[in-house]
Amino acid sequence: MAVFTEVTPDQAQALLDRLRLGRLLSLRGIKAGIENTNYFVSAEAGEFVLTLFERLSFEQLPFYLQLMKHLAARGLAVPDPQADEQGQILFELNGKPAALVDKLRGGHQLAPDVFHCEQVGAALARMHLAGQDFPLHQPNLRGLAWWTETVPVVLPFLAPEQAELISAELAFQQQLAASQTHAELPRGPIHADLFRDNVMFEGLPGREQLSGFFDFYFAGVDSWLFDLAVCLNDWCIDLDSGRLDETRAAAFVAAYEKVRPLSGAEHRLLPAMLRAAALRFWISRLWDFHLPREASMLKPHDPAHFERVLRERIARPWHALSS
Ligand SMILES: Nc1ncnc2c1ncn2[C@@H]1O[C@H](COP(=O)(O)OP(=O)(O)OP(=O)(O)O)[C@@H](O)[C@H]1O
Ligand SMILES: N[C@@H](CCO)C(=O)O
Repeated sequence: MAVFTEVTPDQAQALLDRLRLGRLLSLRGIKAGIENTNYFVSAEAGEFVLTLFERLSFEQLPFYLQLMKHLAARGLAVPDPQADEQGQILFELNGKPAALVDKLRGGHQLAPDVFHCEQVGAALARMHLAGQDFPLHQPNLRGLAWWTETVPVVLPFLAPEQAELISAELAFQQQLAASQTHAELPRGPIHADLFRDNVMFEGLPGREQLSGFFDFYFAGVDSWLFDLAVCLNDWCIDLDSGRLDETRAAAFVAAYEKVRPLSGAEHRLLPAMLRAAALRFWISRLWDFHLPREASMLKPHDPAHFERVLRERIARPWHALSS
């Protein structure tokens, strides 16, 4: 259940009035999701999603919401935050920060094939290019600094061989981050969590078209290659073994490169970045699993999945060019 804070029809109507979106036709709580309160809002002016942010603060939100507005203005299929007459896009409802964004059409593609991967690869590259002139800056809050501070916190919950693996991988990534090749990686705003459940497709089975992507609340400025690695580790793997499906991965990278070719440094670091992306989600899943902050709000994902993915990426480094 993902309605932690109730919103009444009168409250929703007051927001619609402020945004000049006409009469409220229906208000429906969304069950999915574990972070925020979400409602589908049907209004005379269209279909929207109302989000009440349960953890993010008024200070943190402008980066995410303005990034979505920036990308939507450049033609990317991301939810556009609705603005009032003063241009404000962040509001307060029941004491929580709130925003109303466009509802994307379609549904998730949880068993993607080459065709879906190509579309996500191209969309990711378009997003990276469109974000280049985004003026706000926020680091990736789930980047190396967070891994370094969180690994010691989760270590006591791990078996000796897991503790050894996570510590060795963290040391490897710290060393990599200090290298000259890493400094050469192109950077900008990244989504950082573009998993299968954050992308929508619509259309007939076998011919689905990407209709948009959402959930920018882990976005931050980091290397574009890291974003690509996060995607490859979710869109292009066998979910049981964690093994990379090289056909899908090659198609994903080729579609990305049609829009933005990778540099030499990016090609060289891709195998290491696939490990970094696996480490990132292994740590966050361990953290959610062993140290739930508000237990009632969390249904943690399985950490063992990303431990398998990391072991796979170490055992079988994958270079996009090798095929
Ligand atoms: N802009 C949107 N357009 C269409 N559907 C949306 C939109 N935003 C959210 N949804 C729907 O609401 C569901 C929950 O949203 P989301 O996944 O962002 O939840 P959350 O609690 O905010 O975050 P998390 O995914 O981290 O749990 C999504 O699975 C999707 O079906
Ligand atoms: N995509 C993350 C959850 C955060 O939205 C995971 O699978 O661990």
